[in-house]
Amino acid sequence: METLTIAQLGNPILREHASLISATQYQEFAPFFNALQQKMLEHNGVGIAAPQVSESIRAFIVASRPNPRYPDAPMMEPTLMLNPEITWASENMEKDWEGCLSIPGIRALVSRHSHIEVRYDTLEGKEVKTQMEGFIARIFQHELDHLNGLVFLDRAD
Ligand SMILES: O=C(CSC(=O)[C@H](Cc1ccccc1)CC(F)(F)F)c1ccccc1
Ligand SMILES: [Zn+2]
Repeated sequence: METLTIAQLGNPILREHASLISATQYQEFAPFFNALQQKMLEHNGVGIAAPQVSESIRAFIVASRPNPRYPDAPMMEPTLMLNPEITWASENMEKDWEGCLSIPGIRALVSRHSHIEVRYDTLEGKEVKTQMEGFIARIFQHELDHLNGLVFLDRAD
């Protein structure tokens, strides 16, 4: 596995609609997903999407943790989400600051749904349905945008 590099804004890969992965491929991608998580941790990210390392597949990692910007953010194990979808989103929106490993040094205020219901598959092929709110919901929406060729600046207020 060559070392992954994070695509920067301007790289067309960030503007692609990423492809679904078939459950038969999940295990094949296991080494890649480990490298993806390492890359995120290396850059102290709270999330990372596969297209950001030029792999245009529908997979990302959410890894909320308390940080200076979000001191009350929940501490969660880095969670790999395959073929993720939002199945319901609140009318209520919240505005807060976001950053992106593909757009270093820039922060912007972005409105996101405050509550969402999501579904995704785990590496083992199990379907997870759950609700998210606050910072975790924000990260999920930020990463899902990456799978649809959007970056947070596209939504900046
Ligand atoms: O570590 C970062 C760098 S930006 C980051 O982690 C992105 C995720 C993110 C940060 C803040 C809000 C929403 C999503 C990761 C990306 F680019 F791969 F999506 C950070 C930024 C704001 C708050 C807490 C941490
Ligand atoms: Zn990002």
